[in-house]
Amino acid sequence: MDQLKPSSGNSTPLTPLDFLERASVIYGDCPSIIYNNTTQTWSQTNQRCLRLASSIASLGIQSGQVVSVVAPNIPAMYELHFAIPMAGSVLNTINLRLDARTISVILQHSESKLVFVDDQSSSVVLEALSLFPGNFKKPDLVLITDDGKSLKSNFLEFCRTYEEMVENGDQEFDWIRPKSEFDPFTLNYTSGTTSAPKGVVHCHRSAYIMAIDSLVEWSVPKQPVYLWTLPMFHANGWSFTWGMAVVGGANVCLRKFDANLVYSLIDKHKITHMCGAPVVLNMLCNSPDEKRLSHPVSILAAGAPPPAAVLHRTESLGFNVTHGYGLTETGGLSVCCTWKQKWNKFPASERARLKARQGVRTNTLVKVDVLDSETGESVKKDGLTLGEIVLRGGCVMLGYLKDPEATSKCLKDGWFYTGDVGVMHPDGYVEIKDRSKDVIISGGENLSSIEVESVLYMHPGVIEAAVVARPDEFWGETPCAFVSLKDHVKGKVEEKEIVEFCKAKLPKYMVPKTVVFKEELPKTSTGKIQKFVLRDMAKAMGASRVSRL
Ligand SMILES: Nc1ncnc2c1ncn2[C@@H]1O[C@H](COP(=O)(O)OP(=O)(O)OP(=O)(O)O)[C@@H](O)[C@H]1O
Repeated sequence: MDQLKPSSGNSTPLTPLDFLERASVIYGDCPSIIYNNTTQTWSQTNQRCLRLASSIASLGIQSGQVVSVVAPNIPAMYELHFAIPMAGSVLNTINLRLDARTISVILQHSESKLVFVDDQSSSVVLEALSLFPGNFKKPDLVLITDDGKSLKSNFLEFCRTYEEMVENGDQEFDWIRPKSEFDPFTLNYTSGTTSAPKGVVHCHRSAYIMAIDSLVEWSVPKQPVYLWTLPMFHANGWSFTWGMAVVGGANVCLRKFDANLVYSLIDKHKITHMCGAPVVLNMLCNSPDEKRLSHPVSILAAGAPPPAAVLHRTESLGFNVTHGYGLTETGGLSVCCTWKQKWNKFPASERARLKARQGVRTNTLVKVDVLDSETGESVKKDGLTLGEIVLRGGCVMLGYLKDPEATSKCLKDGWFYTGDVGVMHPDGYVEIKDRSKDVIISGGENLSSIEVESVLYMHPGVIEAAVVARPDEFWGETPCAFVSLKDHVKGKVEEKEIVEFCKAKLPKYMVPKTVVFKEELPKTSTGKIQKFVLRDMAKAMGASRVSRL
């Protein structure tokens, strides 16, 4: 046995880039990308990616250097998920809704050498470059346009167009394989929901594991029709960018989420699968075009806690919801509320309550646990005792770029510390109760803002709700609810009604003591409610004086 060692025949580094050529063999004449009135096949996508990769490599960018993309979910964004790493570069997709200052910080921090820019983002990127210090070398720019036309005089800062790079490239290009499967593959900056964005680096191996694992967990069959409602810049579309090549799916691209458009694309292309943060589910449920689907659509919801009431409403429209949990640091879905057949016989509200739990580890995650913050021991499996959720497995990032301190803070003792506070249920399913920064401490009692929100979402007039701490002279903090209402009840539902509604469903100390109505709640570009903004608003109201709960 001891003589049997890895050899070149059995130890090629794992990389998701190998999925593409295989897809072109099996699904060569099947649709790979559908956008407006154009359709590409897997054979064309493979050729275009090879050409692009050869053009990128010919620019003299060294292996391991960063190449960025600022683009929505258009075909170029999809192709660059393969082409950039095939040229040996590290793929950095940038959230296109960021402001010029943040984009500038990201481009400088990553020392990006080349940026592919959608023409609708050209002014923000040019402004970002204008903020570079004089001595800092700026990256070259490539312009992406929907019509593939050549540069006009107002795009002088761009060295070439995307389509020129495809046309001038070599489709026989021998793409650059990683030397090790641990070589850096992607760089994604976190959403910045709780702090300044951090540069998460994943290797080829973790992206490979994540792509395959997510398909298995979500039971994605061969040749699905996948609608890109989840931004590809958000953790590389939770790795379904590469995953769709594994199963030869048709990637239906769209520039911007719009509920009406989504409903019409579902009908037109017979969409089978889509992903989104709970805000997407909420928009589908509150759209004027909301209707029962003519065929079932599987939707994977993750990124923020989906209130049970929203899950229930979405399923009643004919969507089949799977609930998963993950972080940019795990490249996508790492824990999933894996459904059991026996739960199907429960009433809908009970099914939604079970589904709102984050769940169990996916197959390639080695372990998930909830640890007591003081002792570091596993908490009781009672669904009540709070602790920090920790993960271990091959999908966990290599670390944060140029930030050893933040890396060692969350990667230690054989765990990745998520910063999420949760409980372990007796059946081994994990449930998030809050992000550690969002926990409200009222009279020394830890209070889960998510639990209060889930009750607010049950109110028939509520579209969105978020609960944060408001300082209180007596209790330290009390829950303060920010709520947006459906049009037909605006001005009719008052604070008292919301408070009474919560009183009937929550222990007294959890009932919001303040309710603020807002037209819309502030969100990050990935659709998460910005609780730090609401917390600042609650603080600015001054301390409440609730003497008795
Ligand atoms: N299913 C889910 N239920 C509850 N929360 C979730 C779920 N999925 C993801 N999250 C939340 O999203 C977080 C991961 O989000 P992401 O990596 O996009 O960046 P961010 O954490 O929002 O940004 P930042 O780290 O800068 O604050 C998790 O830590 C968790 O708090």
